[in-house]
Amino acid sequence: MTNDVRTVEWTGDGLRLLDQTVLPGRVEYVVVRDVGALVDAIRRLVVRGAPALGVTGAFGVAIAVRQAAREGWDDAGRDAAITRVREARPTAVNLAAGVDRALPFVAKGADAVAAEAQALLDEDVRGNHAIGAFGADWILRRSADRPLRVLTHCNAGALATAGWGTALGVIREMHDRGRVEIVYADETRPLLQGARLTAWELDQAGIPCLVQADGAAPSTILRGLADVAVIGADRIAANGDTANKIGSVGVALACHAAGIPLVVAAPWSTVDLALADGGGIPIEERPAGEITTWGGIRTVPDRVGAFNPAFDVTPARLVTALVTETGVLEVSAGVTPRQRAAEKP
Ligand SMILES: CSC[C@H]1O[C@H](OP(=O)(O)O)[C@H](O)[C@@H]1O
Repeated sequence: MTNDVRTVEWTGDGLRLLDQTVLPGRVEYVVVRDVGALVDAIRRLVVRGAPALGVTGAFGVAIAVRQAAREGWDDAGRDAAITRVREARPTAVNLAAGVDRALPFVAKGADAVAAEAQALLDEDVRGNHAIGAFGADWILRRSADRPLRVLTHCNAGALATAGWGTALGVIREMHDRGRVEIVYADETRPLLQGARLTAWELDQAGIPCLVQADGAAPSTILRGLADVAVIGADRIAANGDTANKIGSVGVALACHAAGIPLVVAAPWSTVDLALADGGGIPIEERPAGEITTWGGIRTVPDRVGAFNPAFDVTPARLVTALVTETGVLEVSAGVTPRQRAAEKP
């Protein structure tokens, strides 16, 4: 089902979003037709994942253009609404890039903007299949000739993209080639993108999966229970430093210590060549309540606060391979996005 689930779909006058906050228990969609509802959906992670946010941002410009016409906004009001979409979440560069890609079409009207957003959506799906093939080729060329044990963190699947997925796109391709024994999916606190979303996608696709506590990941790796880790990304700097869901750097450190590859799967739209290194990547800090409550019950003493960074940055020296839609960069061996920038579509 998730091979063709549509995370984001344009209805002609709004955006139909698969509501990821209620998965895996319920498959429900919401349709947003105004900027306020769209920004809320982005911030609540109804729609989430860097490439999916890029597509959503582009369609968000079409929503702003339609709402401006409907409500009689002037250009300044329309542009302010577009900025609200662009800035709804800070870390995934794709969101701003998706908005920026749609901006030149504003003068031609909402339909032209939506057509460009649809082109971005279609490119993302094609790119994810290419990432899957390049990533599976690279991993299988370097591995024993048997099904492999793969570890992944958070959700970088069809639900985080326009379809097929990036990290899960690699895993789907490996599975299609008969080369996945098991996938260890980190549950990924606090919002459980791994337990709720990755496990759902893999279950739907018939790919064997075990959910584990985030804290188990380094031990699983150091005990030799995983052959490779494959994760997504939200923003990659020119030197290959990579921002991804909080907990990713622990996976990377364990991979390095255990001598197994850490593979980052991401389209070039996630690469921010304007950033020399990861020091400039904005890290989203989310509400403390995501940490201090569980199912509506407070799990932390009333007087105690919480620290809730949603992302961390893995140094380039720990990124064995960055798999893009144009090929594989062996980053820790010194091949950086800056060096291969000419490949960026
Ligand atoms: C294919 S990008 C997926 C990427 O986005 C996730 O963040 P969030 O769920 O907060 O949008 C996570 O970092 C994934 O690796």
